[in-house]
Amino acid sequence: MTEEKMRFEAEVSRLLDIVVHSLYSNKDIFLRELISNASDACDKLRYEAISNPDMIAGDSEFKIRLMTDNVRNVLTIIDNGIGMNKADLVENLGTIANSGTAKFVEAMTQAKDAKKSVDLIGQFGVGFYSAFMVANKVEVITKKAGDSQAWKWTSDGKGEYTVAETEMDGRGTQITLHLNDDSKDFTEEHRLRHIVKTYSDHIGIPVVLMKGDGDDETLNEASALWTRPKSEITPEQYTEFYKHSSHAFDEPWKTIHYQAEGAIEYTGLLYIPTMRPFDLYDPARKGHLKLYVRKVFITEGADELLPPWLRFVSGVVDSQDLPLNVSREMLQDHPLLTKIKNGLTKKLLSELESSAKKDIEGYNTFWEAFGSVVKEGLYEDYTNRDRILKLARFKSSTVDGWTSLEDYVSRMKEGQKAIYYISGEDVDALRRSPQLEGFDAKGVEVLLLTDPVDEFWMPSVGQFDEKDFKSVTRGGADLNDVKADDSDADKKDDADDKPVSDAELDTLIAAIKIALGTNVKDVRESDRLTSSACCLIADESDMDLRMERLMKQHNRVDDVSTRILEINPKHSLIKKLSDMAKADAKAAILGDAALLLLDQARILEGEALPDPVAFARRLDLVMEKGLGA
Ligand SMILES: Nc1ncnc2c1ncn2[C@@H]1O[C@H](COP(=O)(O)OP(=O)(O)OP(=O)(O)O)[C@@H](O)[C@H]1O
Repeated sequence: MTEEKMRFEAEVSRLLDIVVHSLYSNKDIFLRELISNASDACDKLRYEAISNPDMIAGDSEFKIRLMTDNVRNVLTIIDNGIGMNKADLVENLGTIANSGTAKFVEAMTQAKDAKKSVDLIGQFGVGFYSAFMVANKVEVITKKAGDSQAWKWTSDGKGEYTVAETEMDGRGTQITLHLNDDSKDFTEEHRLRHIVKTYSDHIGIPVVLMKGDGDDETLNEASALWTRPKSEITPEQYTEFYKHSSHAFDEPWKTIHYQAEGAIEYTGLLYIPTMRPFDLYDPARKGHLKLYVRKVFITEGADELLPPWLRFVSGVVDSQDLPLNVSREMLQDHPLLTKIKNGLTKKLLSELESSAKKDIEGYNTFWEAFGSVVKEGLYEDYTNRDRILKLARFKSSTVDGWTSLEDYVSRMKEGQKAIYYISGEDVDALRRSPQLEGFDAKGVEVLLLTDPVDEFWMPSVGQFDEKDFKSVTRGGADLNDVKADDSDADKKDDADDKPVSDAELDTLIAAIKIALGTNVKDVRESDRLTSSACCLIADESDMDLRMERLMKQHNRVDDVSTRILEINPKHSLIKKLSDMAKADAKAAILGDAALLLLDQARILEGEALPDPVAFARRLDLVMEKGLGA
């Protein structure tokens, strides 16, 4: 028998080193991982056998068996699942295939201290390789369903493994663990019974403890968890199933277990996580919900099952009505599946709606994690747009935490016609935007949008409750129509606050326009500024200022439009400039001041200056004059 020696991929060696040397206190999880792999292998074969029943002929009862030998200190886990051929072995047990595990190695490399590493192992679970927590040698004997050749994989977890041809009755995988000195008690029956009950009770396949006397004992419930009555399932079992089926390590925020009856029948066991799955922002936008047909696993993460904006939902849907021989390809456009998808979406929407009312804090935390993904539904899921819009939460200029649009509307001022918003990269910077000053002064609330997805849905949604969304960086501010509260800052102007007269302002504006030329689209008096001298806005017909910039960053527009410069006639600098313009509209300093005002507005906007050298020169000049005066 020829034996081939191979080296683990560098990442695996690193992982094994961590696993073997960690003093992780909960070693029990190795069994959970191996049983979970065995159960996945049975699920895979069950699916293959739908179109090719010969694959399981003569051995159609799936089973996971545990065999112990407390003389040789050996524990063996045997399944009659799909098995592996040589290429599978090298691919699966020589590299890190699972992206969660890859992330784990990355996190471990960063976590230098031992305590952190231990916590991380507990959270992630490291799949097959966790066997090396308890074993100093692992042998895998496996035969792929339909093949005649079996293979043996052996390793002591120290950088190398061997693969050789071997003999095996039937198909499947046997994993033999030669237990290390600290782990000998994993041959004890009561220990195994306890571990299987704790971690693997929900597995739909029997986990059987083989006893010498032939009186074998099934250790788990062995019925798929979702098929059991809710009253018989403990919260711990629900959580364990979530972790198993979603490869997750957080606690689910919501567990929704229900039976849809009527025109279509299916069972849903849906989980909404508390933490974002690793791949939430992957371009593939793949989901995690598994589809079963009468307890047979069909596929995972199909778009046909849940819309991408709900891709963070995991769990299981088991249909009574779909044909068992439905292939993954046939799922597309299957009318029954479309109905299930609509049913699931409605169910999740109503769960979210009720949580948003009853558990405000929990809902806000959910929104913090998943809001940016849910908002994708605003432009992709026209049917549910209004419900999603009501579920959406926003940061705003006048309230702390999150607010809904309904609450925003209830706080709108007399005369306020639109729902105002401003978009940018972070809430704090947005709060300081000059464009907000006039709104703040009148107590008018402005939504602060910071998710890139906002640039997509905002233009396509346009309205809520018949009120237009309007950017405060665009067009006229319409603040004159809004009635100020008594308490608001917009009281009668005192002497100092008196604006420049209209005629004087016109002269100044004309002088600035000449100085700025085509650098601006227009120069206007502002009613949105109170303390800043100037700001930039976009024309009514142009895109929102910040959205346009974001789109430019993402190469979605070639160039940004020319802006409008607004000046604040109550500002002392503008008053001084106006006096100057009145005396000599052609004074050279006016031209420099106009260009400085424009650059200042650009800086406030977070935009790059087209000519920083000229800016510095002008600033020097003006400062020198100021200091000399
Ligand atoms: N008992 C088994 N039968 C068939 N294939 C197996 C078995 N155990 C492991 N494998 C194969 O080896 C791969 C790697 O297993 P491993 O446990 O490391 O990762 P995983 O199962 O993909 O992820 P995780 O364990 O984190 O859920 C599996 O994806 C599977 O293809």
